[in-house]
Amino acid sequence: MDIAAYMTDVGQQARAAATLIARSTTEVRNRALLATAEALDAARSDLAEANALDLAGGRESGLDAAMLDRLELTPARVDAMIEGLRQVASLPDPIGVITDMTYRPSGIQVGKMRVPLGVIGIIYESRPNVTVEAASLCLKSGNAAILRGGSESIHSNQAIALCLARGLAEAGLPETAVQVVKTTERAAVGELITMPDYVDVIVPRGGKGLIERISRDARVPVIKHLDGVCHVYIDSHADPEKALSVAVNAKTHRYGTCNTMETLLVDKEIAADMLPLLGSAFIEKGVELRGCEQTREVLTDIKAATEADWEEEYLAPVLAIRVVDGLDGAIEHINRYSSQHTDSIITENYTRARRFITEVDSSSVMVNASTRLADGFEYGLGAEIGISTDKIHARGPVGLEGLTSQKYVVFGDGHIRA
Ligand SMILES: NC(=O)C1=CN([C@@H]2O[C@H](COP(=O)(O)OP(=O)(O)OC[C@H]3O[C@@H](n4cnc5c(N)ncnc54)[C@H](OP(=O)(O)O)[C@@H]3O)[C@@H](O)[C@H]2O)C=CC1
Ligand SMILES: N[C@@H](CCC(=O)OP(=O)(O)O)C(=O)O
Repeated sequence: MDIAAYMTDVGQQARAAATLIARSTTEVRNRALLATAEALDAARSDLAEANALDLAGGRESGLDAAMLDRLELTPARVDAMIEGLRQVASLPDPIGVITDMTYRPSGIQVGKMRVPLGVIGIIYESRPNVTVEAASLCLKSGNAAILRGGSESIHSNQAIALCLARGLAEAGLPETAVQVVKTTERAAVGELITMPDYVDVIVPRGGKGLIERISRDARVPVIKHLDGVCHVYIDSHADPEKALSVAVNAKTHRYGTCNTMETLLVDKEIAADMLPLLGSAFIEKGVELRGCEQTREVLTDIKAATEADWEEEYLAPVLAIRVVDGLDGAIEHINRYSSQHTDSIITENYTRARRFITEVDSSSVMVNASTRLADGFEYGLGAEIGISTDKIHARGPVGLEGLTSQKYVVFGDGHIRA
């Protein structure tokens, strides 16, 4: 395959489709979403077959349990994709909404109209349900999408692409409004991120290697969705029961997600009391613990953490634990090692909670809540493209609004500038 020619074709088709999608009505876009839901429901056995191929390939190439879990399309996950499409269809359409209208002294009225971004290129991990979520949010927000999922999920993604094409066709929209890249060659990523004529924004969801390449090579604006080195800090004013339950959930609810806690920080004032409780809870769940020197004075059997552990996103049943010198120590550690994704404090002390949320510079800062809750659905956005670790344009879980921009609209009646 001539990758450059293929991607140019994909880009040109997406640009042409973006114009049609942007001016389609809410009803037509919702019809496409609901028809895609029906197409997925009808294609369950094809999806299962395609996914079995991917899973077999994944096992052969030695994917770990967390990666295989992401890759798998169980019947329940297909149900969730269908339900997700219906939910996105039921969300209010952000496009065309005019806000902030004001009369200016000159007599003109000035306001802002919400508009699509255009063509959105998304590069993401081998998690096929993301194909549906990303497509549905792009479509609902009037954008065309070029989707490049992880290579391990190619068969599942192509099976999903057929359902998306059916849904779009049923609503009379161009099938090229959502294109799932047909090749796993990384050269296609290189093309996608250097086509400013055809692509308006790139959303890379992934780890450090992906981001390094995007930061080096992209010639299209980027909204980064990076790794999650997320922290829970247990303050000396924490309720021990809440602390235990939040810490266990943040680590063990799902190991492979970007909002999973990777480092637990414990205030030195309560370390002797809390660490044994935490230690037994994690060991019972099969989590390998790596601790700082002070942690190992209490949990004597665990491995020593090294400097590299504070920067590590394990995506696995491994947890680093560090005893810190109160809130100052916690904030210092987090602002040094966190990937600015999601960090949480457990405390009953209002003043400390306020300081934590003010001074920790991450896309979500939480009080007495599990980092696993950093999620578009949980935040009420309906779904999410991912969690932006960028500060410009969109930060944190990105839903419909993050895929739009605003333009000024001005109403005059023959007004001229004096
Ligand atoms: N903030 C967020 O919303 C999210 C963040 N993540 C993060 O993603 C990571 C885990 O996913 P994982 O699958 O390991 O991520 P990877 O970064 O390995 O892969 C993600 C995607 O990027 C592609 N890719 C990776 N490196 C390159 C490169 N150098 N050039 C071109 N394409 C590349 C992969 O393609 P290929 O298949 O060819 O490897 C895949 O499509 C974790 O760090 C996790 O936190 C995950 C989901 C959401
Ligand atoms: N929103 C997700 C987390 C973000 C995400 O997609 O993470 P990942 O499993 O790394 O692809 C969730 O809470 O399941």
